[in-house]
Amino acid sequence: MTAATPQLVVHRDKELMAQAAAARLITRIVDAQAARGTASVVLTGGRNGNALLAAIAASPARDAVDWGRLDLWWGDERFVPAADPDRNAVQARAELLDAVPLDPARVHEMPASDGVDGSDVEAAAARYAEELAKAAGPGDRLGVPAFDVLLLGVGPDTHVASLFPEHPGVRETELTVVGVRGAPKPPPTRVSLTLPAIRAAREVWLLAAGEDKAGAVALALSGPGELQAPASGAYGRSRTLWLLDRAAAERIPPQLYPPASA
Ligand SMILES: O=C(O)[C@H](O)[C@@H](O)[C@H](O)[C@H](O)COP(=O)(O)O
Repeated sequence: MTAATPQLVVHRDKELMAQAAAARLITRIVDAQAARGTASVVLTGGRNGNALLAAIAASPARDAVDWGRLDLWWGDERFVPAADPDRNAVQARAELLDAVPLDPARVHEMPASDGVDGSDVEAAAARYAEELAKAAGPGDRLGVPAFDVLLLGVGPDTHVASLFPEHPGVRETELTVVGVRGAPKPPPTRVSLTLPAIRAAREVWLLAAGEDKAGAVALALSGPGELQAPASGAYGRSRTLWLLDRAAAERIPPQLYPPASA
């Protein structure tokens, strides 16, 4: 089994999945801080990512994290004004970030459409790529830090971040961040990490819950290729974890589950 081989963890329902993922993430951050002093996590938008943040906010164990020594990044962002409630960062602040003592200099939000680049989403993407490159160490691949954990919600069409099936962003091999236009999920204009940037993470955790995700999960795990199923191209350097509820796991081919025992 390689690091790219997904490990599947199936929970009873989406509430338990969010709580277990929150416990797992708190532990991972605490371990990384114990080992290296700091930790870095890439957040995702979407309901499951938000539920995970809310579960951390509700957990007494959240006080075990040294929030001032945590770097936060985003895997994608809806390219709307900074205060727009549609922004992944605005939602993340409401669910958790406003409630914990983060160091603002370590909270790396993606640019908004009313920022210095105005509506130029490619310039905004390039600006975020520069910010990542500044944070990357000499040994880090591609000018992207080796994130401890990178979270991704999986869409019903197998998209991750704002990389949609057959769209230009999913074909990107050079850039670490792209501007996305014409996204099938609203809003149409977005900023997204690319698959090579995602794969610089130590651990990639994909989240999917609900029966409307069952087809996407089964498809992505059956290996049609990342152009057709972007989620299948999202894996980490040391671990790739799919955190699911039973409904989302329902259609996984039996030979793929449980892969850990294979
Ligand atoms: O902008 C967004 O919404 C996301 O970044 C997107 O990639 C999301 O994570 C998936 O669509 C899953 O969303 P749900 O968890 O809501 O199904």
